[in-house]
Parts: sequence; structure tokens; C-alpha cells
Amino acid sequence: MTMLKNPGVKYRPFPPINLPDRQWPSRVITQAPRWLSTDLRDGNQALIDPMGAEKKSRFFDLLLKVGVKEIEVGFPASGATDFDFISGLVKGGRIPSDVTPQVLTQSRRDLIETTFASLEGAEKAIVHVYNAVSPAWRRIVFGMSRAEIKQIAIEGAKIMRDQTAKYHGTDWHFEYSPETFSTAEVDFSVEVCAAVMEVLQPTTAKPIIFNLPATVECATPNVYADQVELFSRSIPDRDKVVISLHTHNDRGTGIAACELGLMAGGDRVEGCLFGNGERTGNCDIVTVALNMYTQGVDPGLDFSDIDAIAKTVEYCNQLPIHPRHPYVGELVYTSFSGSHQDAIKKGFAAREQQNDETWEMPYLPIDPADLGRDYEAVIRVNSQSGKGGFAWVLEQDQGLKLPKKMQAHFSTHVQELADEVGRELFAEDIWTVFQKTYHLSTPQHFQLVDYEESKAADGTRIFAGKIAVDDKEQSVSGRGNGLISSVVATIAETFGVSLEVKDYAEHAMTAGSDARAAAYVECIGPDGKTVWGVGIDEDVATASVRAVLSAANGAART
Ligand SMILES: CC(=O)SCCNC(=O)CCNC(=O)[C@H](O)C(C)(C)COP(=O)(O)OP(=O)(O)OC[C@H]1O[C@@H](n2cnc3c(N)ncnc32)[C@H](O)[C@@H]1OP(=O)(O)O
Ligand SMILES: CC(C)C(=O)C(=O)O
Repeated sequence: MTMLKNPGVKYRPFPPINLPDRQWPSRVITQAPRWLSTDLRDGNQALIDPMGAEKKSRFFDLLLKVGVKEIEVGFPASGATDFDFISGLVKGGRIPSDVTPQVLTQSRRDLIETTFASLEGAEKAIVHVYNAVSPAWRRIVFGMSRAEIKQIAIEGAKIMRDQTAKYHGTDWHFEYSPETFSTAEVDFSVEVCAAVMEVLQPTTAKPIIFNLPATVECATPNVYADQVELFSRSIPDRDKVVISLHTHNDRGTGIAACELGLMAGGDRVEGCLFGNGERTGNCDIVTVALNMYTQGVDPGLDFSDIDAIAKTVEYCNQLPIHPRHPYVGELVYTSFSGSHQDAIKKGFAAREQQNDETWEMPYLPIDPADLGRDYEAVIRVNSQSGKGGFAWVLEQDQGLKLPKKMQAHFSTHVQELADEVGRELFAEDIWTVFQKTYHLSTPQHFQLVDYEESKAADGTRIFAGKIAVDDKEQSVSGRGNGLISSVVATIAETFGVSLEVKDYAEHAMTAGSDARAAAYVECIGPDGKTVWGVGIDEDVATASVRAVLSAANGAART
């Protein structure tokens, strides 16, 4: 089999929803929804190796730490692992009073009874019943008419109602999912949900949760939003209903569908951390929450240490998180390319001058520090990088702030190395080539041993000291208007290397515990070409002497 020339013979386009007066496109998300984590149920049921008690327990604790207040803790009727875990949470007093556990069951008497039994003794709980309602499932899976499908839901609701009488010490809440809502006729979903309402008699004080799953994502996200808005407008006694959104990601737009669904009237979001779940996953509630955060809306969930959260999730799911996954991936705050690096570097410099908190950073929609990330990995260097890249790395790693013109000079050396090695250049690679280029590592042709600076009667400066030439020490001296010019004169007179200083810069270094200074000189060498020198020392004057010798070493080499 190959891909079809005319896929239309096999696949049908999803019919649009007739809702010409749709309101959702002009709405904005201004507040956080209720969040329901289904990591321990929908996420868990999709794993190669479902979680055992230890992993479920760790995940549960993580969700509490993040601040999730409604947690679907499992499918108690699936077997002993889930049943025991859930009843262990209840009996072990592990559910804080502001957290509501939720459990899922098919709409079958034996399964519903087991489900209630697992929660015996709970202070409060949500029991969630589902059955599929869309045409393909009605025909293929159940072989039933609309009326028969509706009856499954009604029966399930009645059994739930009766079970609450048996376990009357618990504050019971109900959730019903017209599973496959996204591929069902909206009017039929409404009809089934209304029938469930008839049985369960929700109130405004104790509303029923209708979860509208895009069990399989089959259309563009605007279609899901239309479906949600139409449902929300059609369901009777809307004030007695909480609309929950439960999107999957088959077309890669599960998050978009959820967000548009919120604009369309959704009150609650179901999903998994980092989007684990059936097939392409459930809606990623971390991304939905942090998308809100970047719009200035408090999501009510705490991802301040996102890497620790990711580590636990990867451990429990035994699945890796993609390096480009929004907000959490290893590479999502990293730029390798030159123009991005240049803009980010300028962005951080501008931020230092800024006197408010507003985040306006080229290429970074969120401050990585808010999620516990540092700025080190924001820029990494390879053959696609520019000056901003290695300059950033040298500044972060060595505390060196290279003058702009020097960055251009050093750039060719970095580019050569990147092309030669064909991989990312790490901080130590850049530092090695920097030391080599500016003769900072020993042995050096001209090496400062010691020196003294004195002032002559005419106001000029005298440099007198020892310089080793290829390891042989020599006493030298020279005179100039300042320290730098006296060193330049010394080198010219003693070694015949004439340098003309064009520019000079110095700064205190920021990296490392000891206070050091860096000095940079731009010179014209004997051959008329530009040569740069760098000096690093605890004493700023000595750093400048070393910078001139560094330039002399460069000139001597050429
Ligand atoms: C979209 C979702 O994520 S739904 C959640 C899915 N999650 C899971 O299935 C994980 C846990 N499930 C399980 O462990 C098992 O499926 C169990 C223990 C619950 C049930 O197992 P089994 O009794 O073998 O039933 P199975 O799941 O295979 O379903 C088969 C029957 O249930 C019927 N059924 C399926 N879903 C439902 C439902 N929601 N309500 C009522 N009946 C249903 C099927 O039509 C089928 O009926 P048939 O035998 O008359 O053809
Ligand atoms: C049971 C329902 C909510 C579900 O998981 C789905 O339809 O994806």
C-alpha cells in the first residue's frame, strides 16, 4: 500500500458545524479553568507499562505539589492495582481536604459498583461514567441505535444515583462523558446528557460535570470550539452544568482545541502533564497553563521547578519528553543561530536598563527563570552561530565582555573551529581557541615576568621590568605618556615589534570568585594589519600590560 493519489476515495472531510452567530472567536481567556489531571487514568492506560503503586503514589504527590485540585486517580474496576491504590489513598488519609479524587468507569453495573467500593470512606469524590455516542461507535462497537446508546447512559446514571445511597458518608459528585463527542452529532450528545441530568438532578450548588471529549481529534480546532459553544448553548439548565474539555492530539492541535474550547464556554480542562495519553496524547495541561501565564493570567498551577517535575513524570511514565516540547524541552530556551543569539543578547542588555518587570525578549516568550531554568543554555554555539553566541558564552563562562570589534575578529576563529569539528562548541572549546588566538596560554613568545612603573620628572611614565622571550628572561625598559605607551615603546625598542594602539577597553570580570580585570587592546602591527591583545590579571594595570604583550605575541607570530 502507498499513499493514495486521491485520498478523497478513502477519507471524508469533517462536516463543519452550522453556527453562523458563533461568539467564541472574539472571546479572550482571562481566568484559569478548573484543572483535572488524568495522568493516573488516561495517561496511565496509554503506557507501555502502566504505573504500579509506587509510581502512582509519586505522581499523585507531584500533582499535589503542582497544585492540581481534581485528580482522576484511576479506573478502579480495571483491576487490583488501581483499586488498591485508590482505596489506599482514601484509607491512608492521603487526599488533602481541598483535593477531590475522580475515578472512571464504563456504564456497566458491576464496574460501577466496584468503582464506588474503591472510594469507600472518601470525604468527597467524583465518579465519572462514559459511553461512546458517535455514529461509528454506535454502529461498529455497540451495534446499537441512538435510543439504545442513550439508555446505556441513563442506566449508568441510575446505578450511580443508587450507589450514593449505599455510601452516604461521602460528598458525591458526578461526571458524565459522551465519549467520542468530537465525532458525534452535537444534538445527540445534548439529548443524552439531558437524559442523564433528568436522573441525577444536579443543582447550581452541586452541578453535574459534562465532559466533552475529542476522544479522537478529527477536525481543525475551530470545529471543536463550535461543538462546545453549540453544546453550551443547547444544554438545559446551563447553570447546573460544568463543561469540561478533554482533547486528544491526533492532528497535533489538542492544545489549540482546548484553548478555543475555553473561549467557547469550557469551565474545566482535563489533561496530562506534558501531554502523555492515548496515541498522540491528551491535552498538555502544562502548556495550556503556561500559555495563559504568558498572557498575564495566573493559571493557579505551580511549575516553578519544571525540570524536577519533568524528571518525575519521565520516571513514572517511562517515556521521554521531547527536547522541543513547549516550555520544558531541553532545547526550548536555546538558540544556536546567529541572528537569534544577537537579538537575545541585546534583549538581556536592554532588560538590565529597564525599570519594570515587563518581559519583552526577542525569541523567548517566557522568562526561563520563572520555571527554574537558568540563562546559561539560552545561547549555544555551533556553525550556525554568530558573534553574539560566543560572546555570550565567554561572558557567562569566563566573565569576559569582548569589545564589539574584537568579537568580529575572534568570530573567524570560532567559525573555523565549528566548521572543522562539525558539532556544537562547548564553553571549554571556545575558551581554548580564545586562549590560543590571543596567546593567553603558556608557553608564550613574549611573557611578562615582572615590572615596575614609575613617573619621570617630565611627567612621562617609565616601564621597567623583565620579559621572557621564549623562556629567556631579559631586562627591559621604555618610556611613554602612560603605562600602555611605555610598554609599546619598550617592545618596539627592545624587540623591534612596533605597535600602534588604536583602541583600549577594560572591565572587572564577573565570573569566578576572585576579583580580576580584563583589558583589551586593538593595535596596528608592523605589517599594517589589526592585531588584538587580551590581558587578564588581578590588577587592572597589569592586565593592560599583559594585553599589549598579547598583541605583541600576535604581531610576532604574523
Ligand atoms: C476513551 C477512553 O479512554 S475510555 C477508558 C478506557 N480505559 C480502559 O479501558 C482501561 C481500563 N479498562 C479495563 O481494564 C477493562 O476494559 C475493563 C476491566 C474495565 C472491562 O473489561 P472487559 O469486561 O473485558 O470489557 P471491555 O473493556 O473489553 O469492553 C467490552 C464490552 O463493554 C462494552 N463497553 C465498552 N465501553 C462501554 C461503556 N463505556 N459503557 C458500557 N459498555 C461498554 C463493549 O461494547 C463490550 O461489550 P460486548 O462485550 O457486549 O461487545
Ligand atoms: C472517557 C473519556 C473521557 C476519554 O478518556 C476520552 O474520550 O478520551
